[in-house]
Amino acid sequence: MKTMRQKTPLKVVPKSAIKSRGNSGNSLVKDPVQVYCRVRPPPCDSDLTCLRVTDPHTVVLTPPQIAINFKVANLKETQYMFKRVFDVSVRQHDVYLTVAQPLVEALVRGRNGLLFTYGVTGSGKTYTMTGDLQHRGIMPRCLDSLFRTIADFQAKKYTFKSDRLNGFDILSEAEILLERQLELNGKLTKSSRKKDLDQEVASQASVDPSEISGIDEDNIYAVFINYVEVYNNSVYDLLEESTIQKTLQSKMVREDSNHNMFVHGVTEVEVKSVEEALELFQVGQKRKRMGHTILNAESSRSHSVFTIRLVQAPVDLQGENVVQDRNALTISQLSLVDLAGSERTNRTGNTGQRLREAGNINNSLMTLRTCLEILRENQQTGGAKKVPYRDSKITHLFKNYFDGEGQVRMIVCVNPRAEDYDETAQVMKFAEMTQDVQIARPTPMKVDVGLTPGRRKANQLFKLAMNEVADKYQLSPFVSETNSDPTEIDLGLVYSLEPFRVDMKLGSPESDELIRKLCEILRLRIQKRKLLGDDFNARQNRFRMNLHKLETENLSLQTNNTAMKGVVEQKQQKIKALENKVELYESTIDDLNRRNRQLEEKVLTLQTQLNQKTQLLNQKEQEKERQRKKFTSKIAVETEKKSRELEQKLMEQRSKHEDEIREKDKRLRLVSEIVQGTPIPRGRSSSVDRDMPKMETTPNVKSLVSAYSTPIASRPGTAVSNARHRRSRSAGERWLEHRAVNPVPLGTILQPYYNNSKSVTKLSDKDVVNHKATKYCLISQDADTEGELETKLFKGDVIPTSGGGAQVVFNDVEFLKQYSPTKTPPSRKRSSNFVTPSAPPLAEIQNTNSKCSTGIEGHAAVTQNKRSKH
Ligand SMILES: Nc1ncnc2c1ncn2[C@@H]1O[C@H](COP(=O)(O)OP(=O)(O)OP(=O)(O)O)[C@@H](O)[C@H]1O
Repeated sequence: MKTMRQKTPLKVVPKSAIKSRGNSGNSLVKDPVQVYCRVRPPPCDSDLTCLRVTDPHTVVLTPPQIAINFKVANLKETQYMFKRVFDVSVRQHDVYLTVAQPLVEALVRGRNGLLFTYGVTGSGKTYTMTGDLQHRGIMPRCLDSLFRTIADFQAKKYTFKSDRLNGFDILSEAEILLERQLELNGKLTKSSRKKDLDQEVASQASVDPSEISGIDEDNIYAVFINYVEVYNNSVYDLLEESTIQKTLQSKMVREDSNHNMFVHGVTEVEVKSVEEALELFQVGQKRKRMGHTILNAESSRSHSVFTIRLVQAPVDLQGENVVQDRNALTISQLSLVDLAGSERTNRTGNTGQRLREAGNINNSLMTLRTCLEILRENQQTGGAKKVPYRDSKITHLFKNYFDGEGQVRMIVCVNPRAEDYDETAQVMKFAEMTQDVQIARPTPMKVDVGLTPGRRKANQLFKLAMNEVADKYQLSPFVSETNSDPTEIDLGLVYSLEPFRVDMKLGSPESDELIRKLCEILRLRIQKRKLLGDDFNARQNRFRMNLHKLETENLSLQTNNTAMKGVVEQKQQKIKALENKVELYESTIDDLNRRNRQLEEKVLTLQTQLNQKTQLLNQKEQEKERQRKKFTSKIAVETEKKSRELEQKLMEQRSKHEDEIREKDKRLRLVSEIVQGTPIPRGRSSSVDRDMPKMETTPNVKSLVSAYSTPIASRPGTAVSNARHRRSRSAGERWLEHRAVNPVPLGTILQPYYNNSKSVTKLSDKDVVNHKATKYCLISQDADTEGELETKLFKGDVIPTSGGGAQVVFNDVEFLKQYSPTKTPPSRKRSSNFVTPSAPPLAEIQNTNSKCSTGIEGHAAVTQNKRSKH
């Protein structure tokens, strides 16, 4: 008789009670981000360096002379402290042991981890993370340690399957078979590429042995990997089969129900060994290069994210099969990120596509920096500033590490050569700041299924013992007759009618006694048989009742199940609809972000253009103004020159004309004397004579010149002796002052003074005649050639004419001028703010004479007005 296999009394603790991920992390204990610094050897021995390691926690950065701000900013030596500094002598294995092994241990214990390398281009990030054939990096070592540790507890068959929503399904045997068939039908063609990679992977796989502690032996483990790259702010799946032929398809970053970020629809491949994992990594690497060729960029200028996901499921009571419950799974992940190198674009001399790429890389690194700065600020000040994770895909992917729970570690890679100083200083500042960011300490994620710990080991021991027993007792009465398998032992309650041991020999003297004993035994047997029959019937009845109960329960469960299935289906449809919506919104957000970026760039370009145009316009305006001034002054000078020339010509013609008239008059007089015998007296009223007195009384140019030149030429500097400078105070003088409407106030100490005067701005004949003025003074104000104010006083005598009018005969000009003492006076020896005018040049005297020698007679209003403007 074979006993029924006991079902495990599954007791799954609700997930929400066990997993306190997501934003609940705020109240938990927090640890700072651990930052390590690795210094690579200088590329050439002759390279100047700017960095030295002073102890295992400190580096000192010394500004070299080639630093950008070396001279201006007075740069000083700076010391940076980190959790640990690895100098050039530290081996890859030691870096792995210190930084990454604790993360693998945490992974096995169900905790998430993130490790990223950060630094300037060529500082050794890829070397540290991946390494080369001789010096394996962190990633192959993590895989190696993990597989060494879980080797004995790995799922031997496909039991888990990624559900593409950041979770896993546990597949039944039938489903596994179906999967296998699909695989055989050629849906998965891994083997075709295997040969090419075998050699490469074989060498990658052999690393220093290193096992980790913390394994739970009551679990079955499965390892999945996914590998993506973030390039131009888009996420590309490097393990997707279709990637080979098609152009790369960008993937969405989404958040699952536990607030973990994941790449939606990413290919997750279950790997059974380090070799398999590395093979896939190499495939990804090749696709990455291919992708870049498609996008016309050869260098690996992207962020690589290699994620190891570990799924753990508890074993059942027998220690062999997985507990078939999704909620009993523990899923943890370790992301190994090789960030693209930060660089100063003007140093690399990149242009076009490369420059844009560098811009993108720097943008995403800048976003990472901004996120960490705001996070730190929020933590230190208790603020709630929005952390812009969504601004870049790489920070969006890291969101749940910084916001939720998980260990975050960073390795800052540094190239010590002097040329990198400026970028290295930036990297160091960022790294130092990152150490202040606190991350919630992950709580253990162990799922309690209510089973006794150590059952797997106990089961193995039990089996071993049974095998030994089976070997020893080949024909053991304990071995079931119906079962050929010696290990299948009936451990149930044995009801037996004891062995019939009586030795019966009839006809002997003890026969009676024997028969009596036999009767007794038979009676007991009958009794026992009855007892067993009753017991059997009772058990049968109990069993029947139980069966009936079970069937009833089963029926109600089936009904419930059908109802639940309907509900689940509805919910799944709802979820699907919501997911579609989310996808739509996310693509819209991405679109809007892209458009926003484009518009911002356009605005910037337009702004620059506008500024340039405004500058050009201003320059043109200034040039125009300069030209205008230049031409105005030129015109003024030219006009002045021309008018003087014209007046000069007029004067010459007039004097010529007068000479001719005088000659004619002389001849006429001679002719008349000859004809009449009497001389014609001078001053007769002929048209010629009428003009003559005016001409004769007006001092001609020569007399004026002699009046000016004689005293100055003979006795320079003795102008006081000149009769013209004697100001007559005789009572009979009446002055008529003729000045502009709004004269510029004279700042001179010496002011024109008239004893008995009348001031007019517009001269009329009445002013001259009725006022009985004897003296006339015309005040003219003008700018001299150096821009100084020059006041000229043209003075003359008012002489009544025979026609009843009056004429002004100009006979004196006074100048009033001021000069700045700091300015060299123009060819004057006397330095004073009062300059005595010397004799004006001949041209000016003639000019003035021509202006002034016109008498005020005949009441020519136009002439008077013109004169008043002088
Ligand atoms: N610690 C080290 N010891 C010896 N060689 C190193 C070390 N670090 C880096 N190198 C060498 O320096 C070169 C550049 O390193 P690597 O490619 O890792 O730089 P990177 O920071 O990843 O650059 P990028 O940002 O451009 O990808 C490689 O040839 C690598 O072998």
